[in-house]
Amino acid sequence: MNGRERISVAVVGSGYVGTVVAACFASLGHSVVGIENDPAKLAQLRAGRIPFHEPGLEDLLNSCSRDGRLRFTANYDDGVANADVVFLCVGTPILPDGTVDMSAITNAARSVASAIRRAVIVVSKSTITIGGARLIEAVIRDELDRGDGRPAPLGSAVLVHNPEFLREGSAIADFLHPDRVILGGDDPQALERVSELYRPILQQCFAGGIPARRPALMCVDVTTAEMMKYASNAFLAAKVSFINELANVCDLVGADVKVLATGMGLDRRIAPEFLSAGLGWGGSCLGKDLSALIATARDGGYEPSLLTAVVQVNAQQQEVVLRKLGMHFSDLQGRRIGLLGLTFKPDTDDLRDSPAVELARRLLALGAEVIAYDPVATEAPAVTGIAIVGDLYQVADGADAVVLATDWPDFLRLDPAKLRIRMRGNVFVDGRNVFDGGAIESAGLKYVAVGRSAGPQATWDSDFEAPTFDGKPTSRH
Ligand SMILES: NC(=O)C1=CN([C@@H]2O[C@H](COP(=O)(O)OP(=O)(O)OC[C@H]3O[C@@H](n4cnc5c(N)ncnc54)[C@H](O)[C@@H]3O)[C@@H](O)[C@H]2O)C=CC1
Ligand SMILES: O=C(O)[C@H]1O[C@H](OP(=O)(O)OP(=O)(O)OC[C@H]2O[C@@H](n3ccc(=O)[nH]c3=O)[C@H](O)[C@@H]2O)[C@H](O)[C@@H](O)[C@@H]1O
Repeated sequence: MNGRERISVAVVGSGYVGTVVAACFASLGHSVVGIENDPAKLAQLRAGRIPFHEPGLEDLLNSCSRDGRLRFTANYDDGVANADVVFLCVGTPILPDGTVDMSAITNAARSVASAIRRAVIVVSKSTITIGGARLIEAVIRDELDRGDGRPAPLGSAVLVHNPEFLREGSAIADFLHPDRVILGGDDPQALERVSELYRPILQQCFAGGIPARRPALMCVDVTTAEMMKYASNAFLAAKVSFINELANVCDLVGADVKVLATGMGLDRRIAPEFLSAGLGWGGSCLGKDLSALIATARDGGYEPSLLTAVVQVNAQQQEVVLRKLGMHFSDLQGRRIGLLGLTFKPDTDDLRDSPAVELARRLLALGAEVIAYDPVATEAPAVTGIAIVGDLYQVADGADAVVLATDWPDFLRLDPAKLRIRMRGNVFVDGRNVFDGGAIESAGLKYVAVGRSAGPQATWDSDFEAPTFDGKPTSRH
């Protein structure tokens, strides 16, 4: 590791984040133990297999394991005994009231504390509620103070909050080449020690960005670090909701939102990323983190109207595809709809809060038959009634319409003529605006995109009734 110090790291939780954190720190030369309490996941990791889909991660894990820098255990005493730094990477889902369920992370913190025998830095990497770091710190302190039956001297722990900004599908590159590393805490030595772990990352000059620049390191107070994560995800969601709202206006006036976004993105103050209109944002975090931020604001008596609008616009966006299908079919009862993609975005198997799955739910609630293909998610999600097929073109068999719901690169290579020949109808809805409409239409299909109508469309029908999650119609009048 180029003369740098090898630091002993434990990573609690081997999911989408924890496994990446563990493998990436090991790849930087640190000595890493992953602690995972799900026996099935643990067995897979020990056998060198990743229990989910993340490009490049299995190879990285296996090369680090072969070099003796990475191993996995379920045993906290084994994992924490020699660790200098322990990362908490367990889930922090949302409770029915919109607040954050901190039980998994406080349980994990308690287990870590019970195994501490030396001076350790505990780093919360999970996304936590505002005030969560102080809560975790208190749990650890309580457990260390109890000390029941453990041999003296007991260890000590300092807490640092280090929010993670990686995306699924590009997690390794995002972790190793971040724009910034945020450390929250008030112990300068602990902050310095954790930044030492990141040293190889912070010292590189990533040429992928123009101009090439080093990742920034910001050491801030713990509450600002917690807010940094929520604010970033809320802003990304807002950017997508903003372009989706404009897409709907583009449809009304006959403008092309893709061209619009390109032009807007050329302004460096706006930037081109997260301006792709379509079915809307999903995934395990944007919605959950917005919900937590909204709950936090309301808890203090502030009504965050912009944040709630971001959520509302997104919820409405799945209706847009239903509205577009409604222009071609008087109703969807008995219609056969082929769905391309189920995951919330490409290069992941994650179906959590997937707009594609939500669209399928709504189609089923309207009486349509849904036949879906996804390159990675090959098992039916928790939605009864979706038929999953193993070949892309099979979704077209007898279909009245085909809808692209996830922008997997594989779909860009599809031959529209092969779809058309197998279909009963001829409607192709590009729910992610990835195709050149001309190529689709030349195969005899009717190309329908989001915010790219060639000419003004009918006005927005505010009486449109779309089914909700449970299939009951919602009316917004
Ligand atoms: N998924 C993502 O792309 C990102 C997620 N985050 C945040 O990171 C955190 C983790 O998210 P994911 O990795 O997606 O969750 P996940 O559900 O994929 O992984 C969590 C893992 O922790 C394990 N676990 C739970 N309690 C445990 C315990 N006491 N001891 C040992 N293992 C335990 C679970 O079995 C599971 O394997 C969340 O707070 C999330 O908001 C942050 C940035 C990106
Ligand atoms: O906290 C998290 O979990 C992570 O959440 C997002 O990452 P991720 O959920 O993996 O996916 P994104 O690439 O952000 O996409 C989110 C959703 O927005 C949609 N999207 C994205 C960009 C866009 O222009 N248009 C659009 O509809 C995607 O299809 C997807 O459904 C953030 O980008 C990460 O920085 C953050 O760490």
